[in-house]
Amino acid sequence: MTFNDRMMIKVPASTANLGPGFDSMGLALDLYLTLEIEKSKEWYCYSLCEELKDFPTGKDNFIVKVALKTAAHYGVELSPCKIKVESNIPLARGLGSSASAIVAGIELADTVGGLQLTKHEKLLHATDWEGHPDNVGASIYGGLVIGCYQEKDVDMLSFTNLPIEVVVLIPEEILLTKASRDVLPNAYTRQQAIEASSTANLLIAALLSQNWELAGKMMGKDRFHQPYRRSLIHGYDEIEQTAKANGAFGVALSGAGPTMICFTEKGKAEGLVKALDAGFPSMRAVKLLIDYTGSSVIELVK
Ligand SMILES: Nc1ncnc2c1ncn2[C@@H]1O[C@H](COP(=O)(O)OP(=O)(O)O)[C@@H](O)[C@H]1O
Ligand SMILES: N[C@@H](CCOP(=O)(O)O)C(=O)O
Repeated sequence: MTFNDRMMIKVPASTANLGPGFDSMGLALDLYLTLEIEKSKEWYCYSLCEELKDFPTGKDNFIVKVALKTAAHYGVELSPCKIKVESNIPLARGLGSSASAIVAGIELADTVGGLQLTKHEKLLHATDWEGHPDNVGASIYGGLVIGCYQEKDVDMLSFTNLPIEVVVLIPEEILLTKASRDVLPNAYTRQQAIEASSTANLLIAALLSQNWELAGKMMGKDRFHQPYRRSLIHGYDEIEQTAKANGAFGVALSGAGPTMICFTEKGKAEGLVKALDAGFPSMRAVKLLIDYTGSSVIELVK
């Protein structure tokens, strides 16, 4: 889309891994980062949201930096914009806020710079920034995504119409993704690699064939990251038990945590929210919908 006077960029949140799909699987969720953009004499990126209002407002703003660098890659210098940022994606909770910001920056470069990038090109730039394609892929394509990033090449498939419901349990405290990656091993034995990858493979097959019991089993059998991260998460075992006892077929860490994500069959999410609210009053239990649209650019009336 070419840039007119006022545009809006809308990017969904995401949950990554779904248990064993470490750095590969993602699911887009209906929390959104939005940018309202208009041309201006200088860069001014601001927010009235409590969590975002203290971020830099000029060219050193993260979203603007991503946009400028993406445009520069194509030899394009972006004309400055005034950008109002709004978001209901909590920061550093494992719901892909940094990935949404990266995707927003790439969409900004594409729209303002007239780059006409394909989704795959956006995915490649976003994955280079984030280091893994799971969150950014979900935010770009929407739905369930499965990706592979090797030697600066990325491939991804996305799937729609997943007849499940999603409940997240979001704690107050933050956990930066970097800190949560630092507890992971640098290497796995062959036996660990076989167990970890076979679990992830079977999770995908189970989800796509709607075998929820098996999908839930595989979500809990991850060998890549959850065994190392669960000690960072307050109440991990109790949350898993309560969720399973109240309708969840699968429970996993959302991304790098600390949010926990639960999947239920249709019609069971409300009951699960009530049970989690009652059991974990210091956290926020929320039913979310799967976003099947991915990032979008909307023209606003002048
Ligand atoms: N809208 C935004 N603008 C600028 N920086 C952001 C924005 N959203 C997220 N970030 C950056 O990303 C960090 C959180 O990223 P990360 O630790 O990967 O957690 P997550 O992606 O799970 O929310 C924030 O502390 C902030 O530095
Ligand atoms: N695969 C990554 C996903 C990080 O997601 P985030 O939402 O916590 O940033 C990981 O597990 O580290």
